[in-house]
Amino acid sequence: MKLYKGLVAAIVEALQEIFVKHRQADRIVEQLLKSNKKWGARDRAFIAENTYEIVRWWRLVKYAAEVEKASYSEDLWRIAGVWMIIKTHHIHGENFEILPEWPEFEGINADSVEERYQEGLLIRKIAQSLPDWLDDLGESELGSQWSEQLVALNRPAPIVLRVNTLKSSADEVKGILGAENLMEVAQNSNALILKKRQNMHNNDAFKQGFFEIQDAGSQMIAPYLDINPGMSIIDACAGAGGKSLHIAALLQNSGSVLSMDIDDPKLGELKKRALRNGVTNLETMHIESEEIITTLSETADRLLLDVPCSGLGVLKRNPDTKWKLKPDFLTNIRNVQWNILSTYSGMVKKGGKMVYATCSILPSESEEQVKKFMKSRRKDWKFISEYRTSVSEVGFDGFYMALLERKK
Ligand SMILES: C[S@@+](CC[C@H](N)C(=O)[O-])C[C@H]1O[C@@H](n2cnc3c(N)ncnc32)[C@H](O)[C@@H]1O
Repeated sequence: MKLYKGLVAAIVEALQEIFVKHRQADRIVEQLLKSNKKWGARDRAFIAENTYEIVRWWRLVKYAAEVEKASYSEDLWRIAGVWMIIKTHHIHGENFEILPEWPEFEGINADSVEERYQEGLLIRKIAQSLPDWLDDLGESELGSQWSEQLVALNRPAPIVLRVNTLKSSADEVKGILGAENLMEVAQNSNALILKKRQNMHNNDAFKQGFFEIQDAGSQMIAPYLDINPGMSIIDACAGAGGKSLHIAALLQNSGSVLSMDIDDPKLGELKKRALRNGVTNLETMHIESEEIITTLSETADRLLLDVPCSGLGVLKRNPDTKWKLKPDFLTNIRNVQWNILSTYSGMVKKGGKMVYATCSILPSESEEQVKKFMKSRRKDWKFISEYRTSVSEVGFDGFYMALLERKK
């Protein structure tokens, strides 16, 4: 593999932004790729993939590089160099690479890198690259399942498309993108996995709203609401609306979708997406205070609570979450989830249904919140079912969903 210094320099720059300035990895990579028009598709893929993989394997690479704190540019060059040595072995089981003799890589000894790498693989929190506290938490909540889940969560996520049935069909999308480039997800013919990673945002069919980019696990949540045409549906934590758009498509533009969130700019993004998707039955509402929730008491046939969470189910996609997440955030977010579940549930009509969903693998954010709700509201609510997507299945992030019915 021939290394180009300008491309490795770009990776080092990205690492600096992510780990020294604590910026969000996806935003940094996007900005960086826009900054140099001369990079071709392969250069861009090299920068993006290697940055994400170093972030994913940060602790292991630091261990192999014998770097304690990566604060300076020379530490980051060392980390990038060590990653280049171990990556083909780590990902494909091939031989360790030899580095070019650049001054930035001076002092990196391939034999000691290999030795430290093998040593690191013997300790789970180093081998799977995660902070001590998170490894302890995963073990305490998931026990023997934790190791297996970690392995799956450290695999890169493929790109999954959701065919927008308001504008197109799976056959049409396959015809446009080439059926040979796509793989259907079992039991959902409208979920198509791209066999080869590529940026779909500039694709004409995407711009025309024929499909959205949405993980296959996430695509299971809107149908879990048990939707019938003509229903009034509230998506109370709608964000930029991945699931609201799916709900609108399942309603075939009948009934109504009210998409709410405390973050107004996200709702602005949702409006643009709704336009592109040909959605005509959706309105947005910014939650400025909880009084709004009371005014909507008993108005929804269906309510989706896709609550804010740790994001530990989507580590494949956002590996920097491992380094950004803090124990205090988790304590706080569980309280927010509980408040949303206990207060917002009042918007469901008697006889209506609600889905509580998280993109977390932790029971404390998911099953346990629902159990606690059912314990205090058994008189008014009936538990119908719950489901977890499996992170080891190709195309699926780790989602939890529970369906509850408000008694008449
Ligand atoms: C998991 S994200 C939602 C993702 C979105 N449903 C989708 O499919 O793209 C959680 C959302 O909850 C919002 N949120 C946080 N606290 C909230 C609150 N108290 N009430 C309503 N929404 C809230 C966040 O702004 C965020 O957009």
